[in-house]
Amino acid sequence: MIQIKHLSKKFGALEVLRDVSITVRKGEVISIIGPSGTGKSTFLRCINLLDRPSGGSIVINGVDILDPKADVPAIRRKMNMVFQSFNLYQHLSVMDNLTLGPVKLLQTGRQDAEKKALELLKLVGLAEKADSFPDELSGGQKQRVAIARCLAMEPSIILFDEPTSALDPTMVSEVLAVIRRLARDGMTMLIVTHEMKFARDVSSRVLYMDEGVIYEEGPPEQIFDNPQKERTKIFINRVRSFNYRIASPDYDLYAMNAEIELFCEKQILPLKSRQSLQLLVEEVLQICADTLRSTAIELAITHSEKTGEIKLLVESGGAEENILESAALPDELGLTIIRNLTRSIAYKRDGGQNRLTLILKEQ
Ligand SMILES: Nc1ncnc2c1ncn2[C@@H]1O[C@H](COP(=O)(O)OP(=O)(O)OP(=O)(O)O)[C@@H](O)[C@H]1O
Repeated sequence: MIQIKHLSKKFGALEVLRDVSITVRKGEVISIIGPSGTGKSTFLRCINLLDRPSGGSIVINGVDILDPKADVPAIRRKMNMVFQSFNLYQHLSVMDNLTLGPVKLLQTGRQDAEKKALELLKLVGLAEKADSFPDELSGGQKQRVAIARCLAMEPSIILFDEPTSALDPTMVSEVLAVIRRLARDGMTMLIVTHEMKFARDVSSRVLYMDEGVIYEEGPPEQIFDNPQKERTKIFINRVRSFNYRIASPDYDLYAMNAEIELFCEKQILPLKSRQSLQLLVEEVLQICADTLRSTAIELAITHSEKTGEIKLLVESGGAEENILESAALPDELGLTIIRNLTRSIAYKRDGGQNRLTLILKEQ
Protein backbone atom coordinates (compact mmCIF):
# COMPACT_ATOMS: atom_id res chain seq x y z
CA MET A 1 0.00 0.00 0.00
CA ILE A 2 2.79 2.44 0.99
CA GLN A 3 6.43 1.92 0.10
CA ILE A 4 8.86 4.34 1.62
CA LYS A 5 12.48 4.12 0.56
CA HIS A 6 15.51 5.99 1.89
CA LEU A 7 13.40 8.88 3.12
CA SER A 8 15.39 11.81 4.47
CA LYS A 9 14.45 15.20 5.84
CA LYS A 10 16.63 18.14 6.81
CA PHE A 11 15.62 21.40 8.46
CA GLY A 12 18.58 23.58 7.44
CA ALA A 13 21.63 21.84 8.81
CA LEU A 14 19.55 19.61 11.11
CA GLU A 15 19.18 16.13 9.64
CA VAL A 16 16.02 14.80 11.29
CA LEU A 17 15.32 11.75 9.12
CA ARG A 18 18.36 10.04 7.68
CA ASP A 19 17.37 6.90 5.84
CA VAL A 20 13.90 5.58 6.58
CA SER A 21 12.57 2.65 4.58
CA ILE A 22 9.39 0.74 5.30
CA THR A 23 6.48 -0.93 3.56
CA VAL A 24 3.00 -0.55 5.08
CA ARG A 25 0.40 -3.14 4.10
CA LYS A 26 -3.36 -2.66 4.07
CA GLY A 27 -4.95 -3.24 7.49
CA GLU A 28 -1.69 -2.86 9.41
CA VAL A 29 -1.67 -0.87 12.64
CA ILE A 30 1.83 0.45 13.16
CA SER A 31 2.90 2.28 16.28
CA ILE A 32 5.93 4.52 16.14
CA ILE A 33 7.72 4.94 19.44
CA GLY A 34 11.04 6.43 20.49
CA PRO A 35 12.70 9.22 22.45
CA SER A 36 11.60 12.83 22.00
CA GLY A 37 13.00 14.72 19.05
CA THR A 38 13.97 11.68 17.00
CA GLY A 39 11.78 12.60 14.04
CA LYS A 40 8.60 10.56 14.64
CA SER A 41 6.21 13.44 13.94
CA THR A 42 8.37 14.64 11.06
CA PHE A 43 8.13 11.15 9.57
CA LEU A 44 4.30 11.29 9.59
CA ARG A 45 4.30 14.84 8.28
CA CYS A 46 6.56 13.80 5.41
CA ILE A 47 4.25 10.92 4.50
CA ASN A 48 1.33 13.25 3.97
CA LEU A 49 3.53 16.01 2.60
CA LEU A 50 2.90 18.55 5.34
CA ASP A 51 6.71 18.59 5.36
CA ARG A 52 8.44 18.09 2.04
CA PRO A 53 11.02 15.27 2.28
CA SER A 54 14.60 16.15 1.32
CA GLY A 55 15.21 12.81 -0.40
CA GLY A 56 13.98 9.27 -0.96
CA SER A 57 10.69 8.04 -2.38
CA ILE A 58 7.13 7.48 -1.14
CA VAL A 59 4.94 5.34 -3.38
CA ILE A 60 1.28 4.95 -2.45
CA ASN A 61 -0.81 2.45 -4.36
CA GLY A 62 1.66 2.70 -7.23
CA VAL A 63 1.72 6.53 -7.30
CA ASP A 64 4.99 8.32 -6.51
CA ILE A 65 3.73 11.16 -4.36
CA LEU A 66 7.00 13.08 -4.54
CA ASP A 67 6.56 13.43 -8.28
CA PRO A 68 5.99 17.19 -8.87
CA LYS A 69 2.93 16.28 -10.95
CA ALA A 70 1.28 14.33 -8.14
CA ASP A 71 -2.15 15.58 -6.98
CA VAL A 72 -1.17 16.45 -3.39
CA PRO A 73 -4.65 17.44 -2.05
CA ALA A 74 -6.10 14.15 -3.37
CA ILE A 75 -3.27 12.19 -1.75
CA ARG A 76 -3.80 13.96 1.56
CA ARG A 77 -7.49 13.10 1.54
CA LYS A 78 -6.64 9.41 1.28
CA MET A 79 -4.20 9.77 4.16
CA ASN A 80 -5.90 11.90 6.71
CA MET A 81 -4.07 12.97 9.83
CA VAL A 82 -5.24 13.39 13.43
CA PHE A 83 -3.16 15.93 15.36
CA GLN A 84 -2.21 16.24 18.99
CA SER A 85 -4.02 19.59 19.18
CA PHE A 86 -7.27 18.45 17.45
CA ASN A 87 -7.23 21.34 14.89
CA LEU A 88 -11.03 21.67 14.83
CA TYR A 89 -12.61 24.79 13.34
CA GLN A 90 -13.64 26.68 16.49
CA HIS A 91 -16.30 28.80 14.75
CA LEU A 92 -18.09 25.78 13.28
CA SER A 93 -20.44 23.35 15.02
CA VAL A 94 -19.36 19.73 15.39
CA MET A 95 -21.69 18.81 12.51
CA ASP A 96 -20.22 21.52 10.27
CA ASN A 97 -16.69 20.46 11.17
CA LEU A 98 -17.58 16.99 9.89
CA THR A 99 -19.43 17.99 6.74
CA LEU A 100 -17.17 20.79 5.49
CA GLY A 101 -14.57 18.50 3.90
CA PRO A 102 -16.97 16.03 2.24
CA VAL A 103 -19.20 18.84 0.85
CA LYS A 104 -16.37 21.08 -0.36
CA LEU A 105 -13.74 18.54 -1.39
CA LEU A 106 -15.59 15.31 -2.15
CA GLN A 107 -18.65 17.04 -3.62
CA THR A 108 -20.95 15.01 -1.35
CA GLY A 109 -24.52 16.39 -1.10
CA ARG A 110 -25.20 18.15 2.22
CA GLN A 111 -27.92 15.68 3.27
CA ASP A 112 -25.71 12.67 2.63
CA ALA A 113 -22.79 14.36 4.34
CA GLU A 114 -24.92 15.05 7.43
CA LYS A 115 -26.26 11.50 7.50
CA LYS A 116 -22.73 10.12 7.31
CA ALA A 117 -21.50 12.62 9.92
CA LEU A 118 -24.17 11.48 12.34
CA GLU A 119 -23.20 7.84 11.83
CA LEU A 120 -19.57 8.72 12.53
CA LEU A 121 -20.48 10.75 15.61
CA LYS A 122 -22.38 7.69 16.84
CA LEU A 123 -19.30 5.58 16.21
CA VAL A 124 -17.21 7.84 18.45
CA GLY A 125 -20.02 8.18 21.01
CA LEU A 126 -20.83 11.84 20.40
CA ALA A 127 -24.06 11.92 18.37
CA GLU A 128 -25.66 14.17 20.99
CA LYS A 129 -22.93 16.79 20.49
CA ALA A 130 -23.66 17.38 16.78
CA ASP A 131 -24.86 20.95 17.40
CA SER A 132 -22.24 21.85 20.00
CA PHE A 133 -19.20 24.00 19.29
CA PRO A 134 -15.65 22.76 19.96
CA ASP A 135 -15.15 25.01 23.00
CA GLU A 136 -18.16 23.35 24.65
CA LEU A 137 -16.39 19.97 24.54
CA SER A 138 -13.76 18.35 26.75
CA GLY A 139 -10.34 17.54 25.29
CA GLY A 140 -11.24 13.88 24.89
CA GLN A 141 -14.49 14.77 23.11
CA LYS A 142 -12.68 17.21 20.80
CA GLN A 143 -10.21 14.52 19.82
CA ARG A 144 -13.04 12.04 19.15
CA VAL A 145 -14.71 14.66 16.93
CA ALA A 146 -11.37 15.14 15.15
CA ILE A 147 -11.23 11.39 14.53
CA ALA A 148 -14.82 11.38 13.21
CA ARG A 149 -13.96 14.34 10.96
CA CYS A 150 -10.97 12.45 9.65
CA LEU A 151 -13.16 9.39 8.92
CA ALA A 152 -15.70 11.57 7.09
CA MET A 153 -13.10 12.00 4.34
CA GLU A 154 -13.08 8.22 3.87
CA PRO A 155 -9.32 7.86 4.17
CA SER A 156 -7.62 4.60 3.33
CA ILE A 157 -5.02 5.28 5.99
CA ILE A 158 -5.04 7.44 9.11
CA LEU A 159 -1.92 9.03 10.54
CA PHE A 160 -2.17 9.79 14.26
CA ASP A 161 0.38 12.23 15.66
CA GLU A 162 0.42 11.72 19.44
CA PRO A 163 -3.38 11.80 19.65
CA THR A 164 -3.49 11.72 23.45
CA SER A 165 -0.52 13.92 24.40
CA ALA A 166 -2.56 17.08 24.89
CA LEU A 167 -5.24 15.35 26.96
CA ASP A 168 -5.93 15.33 30.63
CA PRO A 169 -5.02 11.79 31.80
CA THR A 170 -8.66 10.99 32.62
CA MET A 171 -9.55 11.45 28.94
CA VAL A 172 -6.84 9.37 27.36
CA SER A 173 -8.71 6.08 27.53
CA GLU A 174 -11.86 7.29 25.71
CA VAL A 175 -9.73 8.35 22.73
CA LEU A 176 -7.64 5.18 22.77
CA ALA A 177 -10.86 3.13 22.86
CA VAL A 178 -12.02 4.76 19.63
CA ILE A 179 -8.66 4.05 17.94
CA ARG A 180 -8.84 0.43 19.16
CA ARG A 181 -12.26 0.14 17.59
CA LEU A 182 -10.90 1.41 14.25
CA ALA A 183 -8.09 -1.14 14.48
CA ARG A 184 -10.65 -3.92 15.00
CA ASP A 185 -12.53 -2.67 11.94
CA GLY A 186 -9.39 -3.12 9.83
CA MET A 187 -8.37 0.53 9.33
CA THR A 188 -4.74 1.01 8.27
CA MET A 189 -3.10 3.31 10.80
CA LEU A 190 0.28 4.77 11.65
CA ILE A 191 0.31 6.03 15.22
CA VAL A 192 3.03 8.08 16.88
CA THR A 193 2.46 7.54 20.58
CA HIS A 194 4.02 7.68 24.01
CA GLU A 195 1.32 5.32 25.38
CA MET A 196 3.34 2.13 25.52
CA LYS A 197 0.62 -0.13 26.85
CA PHE A 198 -1.70 1.01 24.10
CA ALA A 199 1.02 0.59 21.44
CA ARG A 200 1.55 -2.92 22.68
CA ASP A 201 -2.15 -3.85 22.63
CA VAL A 202 -3.26 -2.26 19.41
CA SER A 203 -0.34 -2.64 17.01
CA SER A 204 0.46 -5.34 14.53
CA ARG A 205 3.95 -3.86 14.25
CA VAL A 206 6.00 -1.43 16.29
CA LEU A 207 8.72 0.84 14.90
CA TYR A 208 11.30 2.09 17.33
CA MET A 209 12.77 5.31 15.89
CA ASP A 210 16.00 6.77 17.10
CA GLU A 211 18.40 9.26 15.57
CA GLY A 212 16.41 9.64 12.37
CA VAL A 213 16.20 5.98 11.43
CA ILE A 214 13.94 3.03 12.16
CA TYR A 215 16.39 1.54 14.60
CA GLU A 216 14.38 -1.61 15.32
CA GLU A 217 11.01 -2.91 14.18
CA GLY A 218 9.00 -5.98 14.99
CA PRO A 219 5.82 -7.34 16.54
CA PRO A 220 4.93 -5.70 19.87
CA GLU A 221 6.01 -8.79 21.83
CA GLN A 222 9.52 -8.45 20.43
CA ILE A 223 9.90 -4.73 20.90
CA PHE A 224 8.42 -4.63 24.41
CA ASP A 225 9.46 -7.99 25.88
CA ASN A 226 12.53 -8.94 23.95
CA PRO A 227 14.12 -6.01 22.14
CA GLN A 228 17.14 -7.10 20.18
CA LYS A 229 19.16 -3.92 19.93
CA GLU A 230 20.92 -1.90 22.59
CA ARG A 231 19.13 1.46 22.29
CA THR A 232 15.70 -0.18 22.15
CA LYS A 233 16.52 -2.09 25.33
CA ILE A 234 17.54 1.11 27.12
CA PHE A 235 14.42 2.96 25.96
CA ILE A 236 12.02 0.16 26.92
CA ASN A 237 13.63 -0.22 30.34
CA ARG A 238 13.39 3.49 30.93
CA VAL A 239 9.69 3.75 30.09
CA ARG A 240 9.02 0.69 32.18
CA SER A 241 10.65 2.03 35.30
CA PHE A 242 10.41 5.13 37.42
CA ASN A 243 13.69 6.44 38.84
CA TYR A 244 14.01 9.16 41.41
CA ARG A 245 17.00 10.40 43.36
CA ILE A 246 16.50 11.97 46.76
CA ALA A 247 19.49 13.86 48.06
CA SER A 248 18.25 15.42 51.30
CA PRO A 249 15.65 14.89 54.05
CA ASP A 250 13.96 18.09 52.81
CA TYR A 251 13.05 16.59 49.45
CA ASP A 252 9.95 17.83 47.62
CA LEU A 253 7.34 15.20 48.46
CA TYR A 254 4.69 16.75 46.19
CA ALA A 255 6.96 16.85 43.14
CA MET A 256 7.94 13.23 43.73
CA ASN A 257 4.33 12.11 44.17
CA ALA A 258 3.32 13.92 40.99
CA GLU A 259 6.00 12.00 39.08
CA ILE A 260 4.94 8.70 40.61
CA GLU A 261 1.37 9.55 39.64
CA LEU A 262 2.44 10.20 36.05
CA PHE A 263 4.32 6.91 35.91
CA CYS A 264 1.25 5.06 37.25
CA GLU A 265 -0.95 6.71 34.65
CA LYS A 266 1.38 5.72 31.83
CA GLN A 267 1.36 2.16 33.13
CA ILE A 268 -2.43 2.35 33.57
CA LEU A 269 -2.25 1.06 37.14
CA PRO A 270 -5.50 0.79 39.06
CA LEU A 271 -6.21 3.56 41.58
CA LYS A 272 -5.80 1.20 44.54
CA SER A 273 -2.31 0.18 43.41
CA ARG A 274 -1.31 3.82 42.94
CA GLN A 275 -2.46 4.76 46.39
CA SER A 276 -0.71 1.79 47.98
CA LEU A 277 2.47 2.51 46.06
CA GLN A 278 2.53 6.15 47.12
CA LEU A 279 1.86 5.22 50.74
CA LEU A 280 4.62 2.63 50.59
CA VAL A 281 7.13 5.12 49.19
CA GLU A 282 6.19 7.72 51.80
CA GLU A 283 6.50 5.30 54.70
CA VAL A 284 9.83 3.95 53.47
CA LEU A 285 11.20 7.47 53.07
CA GLN A 286 9.99 8.40 56.52
CA ILE A 287 12.06 5.57 57.92
CA CYS A 288 14.98 6.67 55.73
CA ALA A 289 14.96 10.25 57.09
CA ASP A 290 18.11 9.64 59.13
CA THR A 291 19.92 7.89 56.29
CA LEU A 292 19.12 10.88 54.05
CA ARG A 293 21.15 13.14 56.30
CA SER A 294 24.33 11.35 55.28
CA THR A 295 23.68 9.77 51.87
CA ALA A 296 21.37 10.03 48.86
CA ILE A 297 18.69 7.45 48.13
CA GLU A 298 17.75 6.18 44.70
CA LEU A 299 14.23 4.90 44.19
CA ALA A 300 13.30 2.69 41.26
CA ILE A 301 9.74 1.50 40.63
CA THR A 302 9.04 -1.11 38.00
CA HIS A 303 5.82 -2.65 36.81
CA SER A 304 5.74 -5.92 34.95
CA GLU A 305 2.96 -5.96 32.38
CA LYS A 306 3.13 -9.73 32.24
CA THR A 307 2.70 -10.52 35.93
CA GLY A 308 1.29 -7.19 37.13
CA GLU A 309 4.00 -7.11 39.82
CA ILE A 310 4.96 -3.69 41.16
CA LYS A 311 8.43 -3.52 42.64
CA LEU A 312 10.07 -0.75 44.65
CA LEU A 313 13.86 -0.75 44.84
CA VAL A 314 15.46 1.52 47.46
CA GLU A 315 19.19 1.93 47.07
CA SER A 316 21.53 3.87 49.34
CA GLY A 317 25.25 4.16 50.00
CA GLY A 318 26.92 4.42 53.38
CA ALA A 319 27.62 1.67 55.88
CA GLU A 320 25.98 -1.71 55.51
CA GLU A 321 22.50 -1.41 56.99
CA ASN A 322 19.02 -2.73 56.39
CA ILE A 323 17.07 0.36 57.36
CA LEU A 324 13.93 -1.64 58.06
CA GLU A 325 15.77 -3.60 60.72
CA SER A 326 17.63 -0.68 62.16
CA ALA A 327 17.50 -0.43 65.95
CA ALA A 328 16.75 3.29 65.68
CA LEU A 329 13.43 3.04 63.82
CA PRO A 330 11.38 6.19 64.48
CA ASP A 331 8.20 4.20 65.08
CA GLU A 332 6.81 0.72 64.66
CA LEU A 333 3.62 1.92 62.93
CA GLY A 334 5.45 2.83 59.71
CA LEU A 335 7.01 -0.61 59.58
CA THR A 336 3.63 -2.28 60.16
CA ILE A 337 2.12 -0.29 57.28
CA ILE A 338 5.03 -1.30 55.03
CA ARG A 339 4.60 -4.98 55.95
CA ASN A 340 0.85 -4.81 55.29
CA LEU A 341 1.36 -3.25 51.89
CA THR A 342 4.00 -5.66 50.65
CA ARG A 343 4.15 -9.28 49.59
CA SER A 344 7.89 -9.55 50.12
CA ILE A 345 10.79 -7.49 51.44
CA ALA A 346 14.39 -8.44 50.68
CA TYR A 347 17.63 -6.77 51.68
CA LYS A 348 20.96 -7.19 49.94
CA ARG A 349 24.34 -5.51 50.17
CA ASP A 350 25.62 -5.24 46.64
CA GLY A 351 28.57 -3.32 45.17
CA GLY A 352 28.90 -1.13 48.26
CA GLN A 353 25.17 -0.27 48.13
CA ASN A 354 22.30 -1.17 50.43
CA ARG A 355 19.50 -2.57 48.28
CA LEU A 356 16.03 -3.06 49.61
CA THR A 357 13.49 -4.67 47.30
CA LEU A 358 9.82 -4.41 48.23
CA ILE A 359 7.10 -6.07 46.18
CA LEU A 360 3.63 -4.61 46.53
CA LYS A 361 0.81 -6.96 47.51
CA GLU A 362 -1.73 -7.58 44.76
CA GLN A 363 -4.64 -5.21 45.21
N1 LIG B 1 9.54 22.93 10.98
C1 LIG B 1 10.68 22.66 11.63
N2 LIG B 1 11.75 23.48 11.54
C2 LIG B 1 12.90 23.22 12.18
N3 LIG B 1 13.11 22.15 12.96
C3 LIG B 1 12.08 21.29 13.11
C4 LIG B 1 10.82 21.49 12.46
N4 LIG B 1 9.98 20.47 12.79
C5 LIG B 1 10.70 19.67 13.61
N5 LIG B 1 11.94 20.14 13.80
C6 LIG B 1 13.01 19.52 14.63
O1 LIG B 1 13.16 18.19 14.19
C7 LIG B 1 13.45 17.32 15.29
C8 LIG B 1 12.46 16.18 15.29
O2 LIG B 1 11.18 16.67 15.63
P1 LIG B 1 9.91 15.73 15.72
O3 LIG B 1 8.77 16.57 16.22
O4 LIG B 1 9.73 15.01 14.43
O5 LIG B 1 10.37 14.69 16.83
P2 LIG B 1 9.50 13.60 17.61
O6 LIG B 1 10.29 12.35 17.60
O7 LIG B 1 8.12 13.55 17.05
O8 LIG B 1 9.50 14.22 19.06
P3 LIG B 1 8.35 14.21 20.20
O9 LIG B 1 8.17 12.79 20.62
O10 LIG B 1 8.95 15.06 21.29
O11 LIG B 1 7.15 14.85 19.58
C9 LIG B 1 13.42 18.20 16.53
O12 LIG B 1 14.74 18.55 16.85
C10 LIG B 1 12.63 19.41 16.09
O13 LIG B 1 13.01 20.55 16.81
